Amino acid sequence: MARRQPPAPREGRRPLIAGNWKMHLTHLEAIGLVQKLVFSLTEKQLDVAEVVVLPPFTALRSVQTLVTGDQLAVGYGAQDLSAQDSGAYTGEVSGGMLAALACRYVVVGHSERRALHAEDDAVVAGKVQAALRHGITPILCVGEGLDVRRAGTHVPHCTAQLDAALEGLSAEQLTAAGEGTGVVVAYEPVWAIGTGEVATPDDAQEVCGALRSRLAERFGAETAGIVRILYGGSVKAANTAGILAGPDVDGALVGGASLDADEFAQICRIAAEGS
Ligand SMILES: O=C[C@H](O)COP(=O)(O)O
Repeated sequence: MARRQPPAPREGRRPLIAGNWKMHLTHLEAIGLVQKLVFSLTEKQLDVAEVVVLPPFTALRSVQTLVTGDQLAVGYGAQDLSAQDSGAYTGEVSGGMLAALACRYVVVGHSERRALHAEDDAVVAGKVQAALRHGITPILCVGEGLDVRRAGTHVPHCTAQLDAALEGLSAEQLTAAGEGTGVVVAYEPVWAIGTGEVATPDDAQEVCGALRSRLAERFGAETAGIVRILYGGSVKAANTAGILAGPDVDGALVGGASLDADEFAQICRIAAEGS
């Protein structure tokens, strides 16, 4: 499938829909899902919206073989990486290993990693830098828990996570690594992940807008205008149009709904066509 130059919506930011499969699907099931997804979408839809799948490590080689062999117009990446490049780190996977599989993206700082694997801001920052060292675009997740949301401090909470994760980076690193944008940011309110409780479009826009403003303060308006900011948390076809209507919401990081090819394809269609 030929790739054309993407159009320039939202000040040049191409919509990105990334499906985080979490710990689901074998490598064989992964192939079936990617095939069904791609053949449910038109070439034009796949040009307008960037569609990415994020399978478990064990399915990456199979997805790579399928995508490159059939020249499918979807990207793929991993759900985590080590902050280290090699060594005695049992169970870890390095950025170099992911780069060898031509991964374009890697999720960093997902709330499930922060909560279940005690990843603090320093670890997350190390992983962002490891991804960039290997030419892989980190999808940096930030987001508040229910207690923070109820206290009304979600904006400073998320901007502080952003600041910590991007510590020491230059504006060029945010926009120039790998293919396309250097860093993607994903706002994922923890209370909306896997709960069916989606943030309202205004909730999503409020925090995505604040994150972009913070990027502008730290790295300049031009850089902030290039970085894509996604929303994640119970995104489904039924709520996609509303969520993506926010001017600072450039796409979605989709969990559960990305495991259903028809549902995920519909989310991608809405991102590509706006309805
Ligand atoms: O990475 C994806 C998010 O955790 C959202 O998951 P969800 O769509 O199942 O709520």
